[in-house]
Amino acid sequence: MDYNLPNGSGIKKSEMNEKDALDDIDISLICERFPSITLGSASRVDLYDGTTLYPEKTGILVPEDLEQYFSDSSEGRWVQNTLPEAWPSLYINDSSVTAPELGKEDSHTCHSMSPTYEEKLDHQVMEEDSQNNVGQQLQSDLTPRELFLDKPLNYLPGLSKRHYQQLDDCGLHTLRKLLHHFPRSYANLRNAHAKIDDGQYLIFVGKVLSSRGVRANCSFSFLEVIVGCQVADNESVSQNVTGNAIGGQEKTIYLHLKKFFRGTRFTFKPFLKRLEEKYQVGDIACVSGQVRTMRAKDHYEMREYNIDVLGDGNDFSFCVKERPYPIYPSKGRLNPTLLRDIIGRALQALPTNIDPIPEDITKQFGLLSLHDAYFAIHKPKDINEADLARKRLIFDEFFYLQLGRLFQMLEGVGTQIEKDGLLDKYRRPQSNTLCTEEWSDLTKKFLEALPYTLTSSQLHAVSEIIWDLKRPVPMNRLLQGDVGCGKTVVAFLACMEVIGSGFQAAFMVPTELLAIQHYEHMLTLLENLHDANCKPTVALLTGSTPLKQSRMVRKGIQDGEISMVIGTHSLIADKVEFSALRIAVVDEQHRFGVIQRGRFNSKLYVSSISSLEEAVTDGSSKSDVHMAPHVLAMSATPIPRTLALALYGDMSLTQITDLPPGRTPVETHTIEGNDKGFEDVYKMMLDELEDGGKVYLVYPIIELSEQLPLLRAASADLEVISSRFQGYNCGLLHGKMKSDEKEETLKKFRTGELQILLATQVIEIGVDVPDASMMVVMNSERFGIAQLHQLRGRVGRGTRRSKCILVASAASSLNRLKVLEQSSDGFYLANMDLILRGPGDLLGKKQSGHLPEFPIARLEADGNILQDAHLAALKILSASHDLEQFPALKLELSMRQPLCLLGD
Ligand SMILES: Nc1ncnc2c1ncn2[C@@H]1O[C@H](COP(=O)(O)OP(=O)(O)OP(=O)(O)O)[C@@H](O)[C@H]1O
Repeated sequence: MDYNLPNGSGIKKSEMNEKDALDDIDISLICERFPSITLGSASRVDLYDGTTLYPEKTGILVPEDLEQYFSDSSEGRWVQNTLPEAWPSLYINDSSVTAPELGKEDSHTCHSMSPTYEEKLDHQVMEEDSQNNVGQQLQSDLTPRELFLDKPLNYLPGLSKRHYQQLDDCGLHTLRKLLHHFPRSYANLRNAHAKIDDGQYLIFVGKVLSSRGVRANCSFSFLEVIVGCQVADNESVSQNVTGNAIGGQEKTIYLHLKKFFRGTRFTFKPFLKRLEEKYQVGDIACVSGQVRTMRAKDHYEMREYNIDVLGDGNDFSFCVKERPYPIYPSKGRLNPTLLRDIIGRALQALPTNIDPIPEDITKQFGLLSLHDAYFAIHKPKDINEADLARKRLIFDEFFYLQLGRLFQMLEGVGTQIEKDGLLDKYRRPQSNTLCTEEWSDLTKKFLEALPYTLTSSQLHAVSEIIWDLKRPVPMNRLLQGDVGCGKTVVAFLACMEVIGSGFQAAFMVPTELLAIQHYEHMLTLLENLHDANCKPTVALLTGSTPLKQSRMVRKGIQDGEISMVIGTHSLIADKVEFSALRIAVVDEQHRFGVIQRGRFNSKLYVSSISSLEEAVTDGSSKSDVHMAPHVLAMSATPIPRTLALALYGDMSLTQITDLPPGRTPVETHTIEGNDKGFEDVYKMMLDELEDGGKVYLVYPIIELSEQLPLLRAASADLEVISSRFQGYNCGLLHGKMKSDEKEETLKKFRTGELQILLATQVIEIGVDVPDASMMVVMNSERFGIAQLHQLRGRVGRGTRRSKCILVASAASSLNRLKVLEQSSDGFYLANMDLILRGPGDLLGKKQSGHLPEFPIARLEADGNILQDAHLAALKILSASHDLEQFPALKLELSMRQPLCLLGD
């Protein structure tokens, strides 16, 4: 195969990596201050209601097929797989795999682990042994099914001592551990037609053409690996729709995988040499990541990627025709081929009757048997089978968690009737509210003084929260609602309720800009309060509060003169002591995550049920002054109620499901950013400004970057826009500005002194200028769908009709953005975001801090499986409270990890 080696472009130090850094958050301080919650700087994950992505299919694998598969190999082919389109569900199964990391030896490649002679010899012996012995051994040594998975690996025939040791060193002690080493992805020969759109996450298999570690200057270096891939030529595909890439015309595309290092120590030659030697010219590699088009035709850049070296150029055995090829996360220094072989061996030894879950349950929920699921996850015939296997294995993760928790709770309850009652409560979770008459006087007065009436959903939310505040146990509640639905005022009312009962409230937000905005908003609302005597004292405390003033605020908080403090993470500094903090509102806005307080256990749960009733009947809300503060987290992240309820026993969820009256959906258009496109945008802007509107222009970067010449930059555009829109005032807002400058600019925009605000995504979080009526997002393909939805939420917050124009750098990106034209539903868009982002973003990233980590389940996507698992666990326990009727399940439960996934 003939490849032209493209010239790698030199990279200069630039501002390309500049981000609008939010205020740094010291998580440990947060944890100390609010012991009942743990906050984590979880990467942004958008949750959505899991739609049924799984085909209702229960295809069982035929052993002969598998045998054929083990021995099957075909001539090599370059493949390209468009995951979101080709695969019906999520297929990335290991969340522990991270993008290549500096300094971690061979964290993701097997290149330097090519088998030694000794290893090859061992391998060969093993293979012979296996052919001769597996069948015999299985017949003569049948293991009780319950114990099979927990057998040590030396149970497998033909495993050399050295291999056994290697596997053991990598934590693969038992067959269960080995079989649970799931592929994190599959490369697929089929579906190689998709066009490559900018911003898509794709998987390619190709050949390494070059690997260079380059020192750009004394403190900056980079690694560039170029991988050439054969893909179907789009034009030929369009004429030959039914054919496949293998049959049609092909072309070569070039993937430039780039990784940058800043710091002198990364510029040393030996380091760079070691880096580049990880990939040898000719290696066959599977690459996954987000592609960006480069200027040169058929050249694409990937900056966040995963690369697996599958073999050298002469070894095409990895390409099993028409079969998804499993890509495993690396495990220490284990040779992936060896690992694959041993897994195959374990599968062959797997008895068919290992499933502890009764068949009626697996049938009811359309699940593969455990035996078939292990086969299908490791050796799928097609991607649907892998997906079904994944469904079953995820089901198990949720099921045993649910089963264990409910089982423990039932053990803590005495009588049969109580046990049934508890299960019933779980079947039909209820929400309680406290009607307005029972609110504190202050809350009622505050409500009356609001310049608008609460929507019914807001009112319900406040009633729900206040009901919880009256309980003698600390509340841990999530207030969730789409952008602009009015969460802030609901949280303010909750604060008023505790202040009205003589306690204090803290309101913590992720940025200073937002703290000031909320503080001013609160002061404005309090101004309308007629009874001056009951006006609470509210203070602002951020990192920029002058020393003298912050000392005074701290003193006021300590001696109780200040009832409410709004601020950033400065609120949880050691020095800040409250006299009677009763509620902590945490506006998490994707940046904080809230995880459960402590571990669930039956006692806590049972006691909260009984005390709940006491609290409601005798109103004993004041007897618990020494408890941890109530926590109310706010989030615009869509999380399905059923999911939260199924997952957490003592976490409450309040949702705002409607928008304030008079809102109209933001009219959204996608436009290609060529000359004509910009002319149209400017014309629309002018119309809007002449009509008295205010316009946000959002940019992906602050300064122009030589490296990213296609990107428009906020500060560089200031002049262009100012001269284009003479007579209108333009301002600039980005994360690198000082806090008071930012606030000053935003104030001017709010008051109308500025009509155009050029900003970066710093405005994404919570900025509220109700009469801003138009937003233009430059290079909008650089943003995720959910992020664009958040950004767009900055307009249309008042009654004025608003527009959002998404300008894309290239026509190829328009498709992805069109989904925003069609929907303004946060749930739907978060769902689409996940699908469109594909697996790349899911690789190795942590879940949102709301949620526990599961080995393969993705709560964003698997909510429906969680619900099934919840129902199945209830069904089992209803039939047998103590699991005596299901000894295999009971044993399996005890073999599984202790139930410490949640909290702690
Ligand atoms: N019931 C209501 N009627 C009219 N306007 C309202 C109502 N509730 C809130 N608002 C206004 O709606 C705007 C958005 O409210 P708020 O900032 O609380 O939204 P949010 O849910 O926090 O949104 P985001 O997630 O974007 O921060 C504010 O200007 C607020 O004053």
